[in-house]
Amino acid sequence: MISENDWKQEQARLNEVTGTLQAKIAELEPEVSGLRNQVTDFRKKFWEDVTVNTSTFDDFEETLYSIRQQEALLNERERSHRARLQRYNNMKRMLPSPYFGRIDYEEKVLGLSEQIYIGVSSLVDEDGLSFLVYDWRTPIASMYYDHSPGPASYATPGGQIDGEMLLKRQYQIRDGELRSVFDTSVTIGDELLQQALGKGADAQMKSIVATIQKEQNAIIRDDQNRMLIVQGAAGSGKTSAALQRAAYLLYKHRDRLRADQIVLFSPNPMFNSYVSTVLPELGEENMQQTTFQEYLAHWLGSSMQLEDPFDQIEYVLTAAGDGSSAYEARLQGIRYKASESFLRALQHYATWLCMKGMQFSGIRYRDREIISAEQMAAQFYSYDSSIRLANRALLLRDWLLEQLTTLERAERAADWVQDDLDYLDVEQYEEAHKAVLKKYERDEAVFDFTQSYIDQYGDFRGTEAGEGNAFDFADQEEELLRRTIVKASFEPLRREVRRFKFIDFVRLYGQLFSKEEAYEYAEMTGTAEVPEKWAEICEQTLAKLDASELFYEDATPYLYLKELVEGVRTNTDVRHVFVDEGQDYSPFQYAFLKQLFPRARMTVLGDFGQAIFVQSTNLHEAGSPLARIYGADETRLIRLVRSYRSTLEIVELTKAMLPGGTDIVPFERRGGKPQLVQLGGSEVRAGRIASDLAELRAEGFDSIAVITKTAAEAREAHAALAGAAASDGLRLITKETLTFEKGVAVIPAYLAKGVEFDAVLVYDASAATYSRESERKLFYTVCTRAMHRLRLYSVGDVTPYMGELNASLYEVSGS
Ligand SMILES: Nc1ncnc2c1ncn2[C@@H]1O[C@H](COP(=O)(O)OP(=O)(O)OP(=O)(O)O)[C@@H](O)[C@H]1O
Repeated sequence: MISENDWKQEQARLNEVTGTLQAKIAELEPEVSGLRNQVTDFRKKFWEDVTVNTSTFDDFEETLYSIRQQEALLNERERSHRARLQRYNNMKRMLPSPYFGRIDYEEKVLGLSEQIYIGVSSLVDEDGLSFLVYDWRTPIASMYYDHSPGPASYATPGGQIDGEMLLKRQYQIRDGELRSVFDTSVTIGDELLQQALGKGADAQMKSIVATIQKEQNAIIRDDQNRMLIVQGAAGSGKTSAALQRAAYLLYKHRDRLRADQIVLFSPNPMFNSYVSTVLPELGEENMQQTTFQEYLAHWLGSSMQLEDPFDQIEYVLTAAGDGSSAYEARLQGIRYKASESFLRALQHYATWLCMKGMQFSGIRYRDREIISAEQMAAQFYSYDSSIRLANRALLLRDWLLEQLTTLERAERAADWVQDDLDYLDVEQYEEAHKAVLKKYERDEAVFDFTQSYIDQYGDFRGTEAGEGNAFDFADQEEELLRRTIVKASFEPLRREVRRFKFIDFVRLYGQLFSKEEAYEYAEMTGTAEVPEKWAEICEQTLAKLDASELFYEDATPYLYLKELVEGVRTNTDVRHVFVDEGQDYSPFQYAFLKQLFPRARMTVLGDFGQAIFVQSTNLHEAGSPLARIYGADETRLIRLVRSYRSTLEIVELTKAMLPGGTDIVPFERRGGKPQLVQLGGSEVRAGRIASDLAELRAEGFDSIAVITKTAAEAREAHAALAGAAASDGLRLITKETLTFEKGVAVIPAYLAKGVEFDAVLVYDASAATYSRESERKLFYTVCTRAMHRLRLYSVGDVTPYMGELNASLYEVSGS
């Protein structure tokens, strides 16, 4: 705590800042609401100021110009309105707690010293000359996170500034009131952090700007590397750092980076909701948030039924016990299809396809095939052998469109067209009549007619029968109507051709698995290295494809192959891709992401200790595929070893479960030891958990998770607990759950990734449920979700991950 005199001075300063904020808010208030009305008004009147006239080409151009002008004006006003609104909102957000830190800094060269107050946003004084509060993202504020009092420097665009930090102070200000002030000599006083971490879990993640740690600050401000990899222990603040990093980038590059140019890939939709409030809390718009699955489903469309990663892992976990060859084959398949070696195999396959093997679907029209797959293949392989696969596909597409045009012309004379003509209604005839009349009425109108005809029907060339012949209204009308009818019937075919539907991707991908002999596979892909159970993998993959379904592990390679053939679909607008839970993505998926976002930098955050999927990638080992993506020169790896989420006792237990876990450093926050409850039988489990839930609630914990191994077990647990009168606020979380809420959640392990709870009850920690080495990390992930309390229930032998630990790390009780 500080002296009474200092306190008074701080109080006075807080009053001054609050006064300035209030004055500025009051000043902006009418302007902001005025602006808002203006824009709505303007939108309403948009069309009043635009003259719409499309009768001639010039009129049309003028109309277009006038619309564009209106739009530009509106955009400009909206931009300026948005900027002012943001300033206004920032100040309102600052009012209850204008700043959280201060450093007194004396610059070496000029010898000037300044008091630098740091908050979520900057505030300048009335004359606009000096900063009352510095935004936490300003270069000077970085010293608050990186240094303790003493020599301190910071980087600016103009070079490094050196000097001396004379004081470092932290504040707790609530509702405009100074609650506490600490002077600190360490990097960041642990008091604030202690308080922040001691609180209960929230339904939404919170911003950590007041207590960012030095190593987290390095992640937040790294702006040099194309690839930033963060390997951090459970609860070390990876997600938090990622979100503050997004806010930092948006601030630093505010003139050229928009929030929608940052994409966050998260583990599941519920996680999206959990983290969605952090950026708005920091005064920034949210970045784009998605899951890889959502992305795949979007590009694959509805043609294939796509398995999701949760069904995949549910299978891996539940079928593990059967020890069947099919299970082993599936696992081998998952690993292989996730590998860089399969990626290279597909690249080779694309070259091979330039010589033979392409798979096409014939085009059918009115129950007959009008262009056959063989014709397409003949055309495709008639192109010069040097032309790449994707370019050939384009050439073939254009060729097919031409063929359709020819076929369409011929079709106009068909009998069915005459039948359709007979059933047209009067209006359609009248319209055709008018169009023909107009064509001949005015010479200059010919151009417009042609133009509008082209706009409407696409291919008028003035060379059709009737053109230049004796004028005959009836003929002309009929001709026009015939064209219209046939054109409409060909349109779906054209659309399909434009979308490359003439390529049979299912067979094309399936072909890779159709040759069970390794040498045939080697011919197509250039590699003879296939997993041991290759024949079974082939069988499984083809069976799925036959049912128009895709295993999750096939989805990315399938899409990748599609892109090799159709040409790569890239998103050049996105500048930053964040991948959370990065250990869950395969090397193949990373290569795909790189290709998808060619102009983006990547930030991958993960923990290999929580690698629960078969296809996981080790983020930090030497020679990690991740480091190869952009090369060592453009890659930086940061490790986080301090764990903030859980109490010291929980971290001590969980780190001991993990090979290599000794590096993990707990934050010094105490709670009770984890408890292992040895149940007399599984029939007493629900009753015991129900009474523990009641006890934990009485202690004030209102975010509790009962975590099961699988979704099937979660359903069972949910039913059992509801029956044991523990149903009050009990929520079953499934992969479809979109929001994260307080209360008691029954949740399968893999859906609890990334989130946290005041208390975690491990529904079944018996050896019967968790004993395979491959599931150790899953168990670790489950236990590390707990902030304050961890209880584990076991019938019979406890899981070896616990049994092998020093018994002093937990307490044992009976049921
Ligand atoms: N510097 C910090 N100040 C305050 N709280 C922090 C800090 N760093 C982390 N935390 C808190 O620690 C908890 C864990 O953080 P976060 O979820 O970001 O970790 P993580 O590394 O992504 O965890 P996991 O990999 O286990 O999902 C959160 O409650 C977060 O608010």
